[in-house]
Amino acid sequence: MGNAYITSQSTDYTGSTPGRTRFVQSYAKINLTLDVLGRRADGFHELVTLMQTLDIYDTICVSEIEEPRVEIICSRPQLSTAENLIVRAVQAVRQRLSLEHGFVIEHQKRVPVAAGLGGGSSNAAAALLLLKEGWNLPLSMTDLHEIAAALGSDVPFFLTGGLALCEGRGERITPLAPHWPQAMRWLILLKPSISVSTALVFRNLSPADYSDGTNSRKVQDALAHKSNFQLSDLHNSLQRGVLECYPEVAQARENMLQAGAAHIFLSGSGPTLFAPFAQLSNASQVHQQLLAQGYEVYLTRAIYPQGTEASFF
Ligand SMILES: C[C@@](CO)(OP(=O)(O)O)[C@H](O)COP(=O)(O)OP(=O)(O)OC[C@H]1O[C@@H](n2ccc(N)nc2=O)[C@H](O)[C@@H]1O
Ligand SMILES: Nc1ncnc2c1ncn2[C@@H]1O[C@H](COP(=O)(O)OP(=O)(O)O)[C@@H](O)[C@H]1O
Repeated sequence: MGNAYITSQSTDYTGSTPGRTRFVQSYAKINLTLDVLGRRADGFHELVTLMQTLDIYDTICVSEIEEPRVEIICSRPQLSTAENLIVRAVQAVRQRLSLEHGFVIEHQKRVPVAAGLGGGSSNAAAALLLLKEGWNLPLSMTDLHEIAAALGSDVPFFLTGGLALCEGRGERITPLAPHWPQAMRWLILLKPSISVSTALVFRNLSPADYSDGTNSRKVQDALAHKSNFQLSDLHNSLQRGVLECYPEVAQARENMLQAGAAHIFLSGSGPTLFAPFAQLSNASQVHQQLLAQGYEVYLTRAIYPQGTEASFF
């Protein structure tokens, strides 16, 4: 299946209603490259972006109940609401299939929120896959894709995860072979302690930030042919504006450079920055230094939720 590892058990939730319970892991992503081609008539921006899932994940547990309602308990209480994208995904499925029974969701949040790591989008996609497979619901992948795209531009990517080229609003997905450069075997992620609005970051773009997509396609080609991969080819059209508008992000970038990271990039609309490393020893030193400075930092790697392993070059 896609961006998810599902496990199951029978349970008696709250001791009253026996029903099925399923767990799923929901992975974060980075944008290796992100080219903004221009603004569309519908207000969204046309993108070409290479996305990759990472070994940082939330755990979601869904239990069926007889009552016709959807309830969520999140480890971050501010996400225990009907606005949580998991609830919105589950409600979309209930409405589409006219399901009478409901669900109780437990959501252990680990992926940083509003970080450019796609946490909420990943949660929504994982919930859709979990319902389809765990409850054998009559939903095709085309149905799931349609529901996913209505929930958010990034959600369709997470139905397959791994490495993919995403175009249009982000919802046109081309999964790519899991080829990965040795130079990026390890990744350091630093999440500055500010929130960034994706909509505002797009609004602050200037036409000079637009590109024709060449950066993403060049990297896609290098990965496909396992050749000519240059870290300096990674590019994010949103980075200039974020570094200019948010001094905390620019400062964090400086501190990552000082700590020994040679290449640093913004993921999505930020504020998370990532730095690739070939060797764990180097990544680990930088990780420790940034932790000592009080930053929220993660040492992680690319992951393929379908269980495949990358072939490194
Ligand atoms: C920037 C990216 C890059 O992967 O990720 P994040 O930084 O959010 O993780 C995505 O395009 C975000 O996808 P997602 O978070 O699903 O965005 P949506 O909910 O669809 O849109 C939020 C807002 O971002 C702007 N937006 C989003 C996507 C797009 N192609 N053009 C846009 O202009 C719009 O202003 C929209 O109202
Ligand atoms: N399940 C969820 N996880 C994270 N954020 C969520 C979720 N559901 C709704 N949101 C809202 O979506 C917004 C974007 O969060 P997130 O998906 O983490 O952003 P990003 O894609 O930038 O990493 C947040 O402001 C948050 O309130």
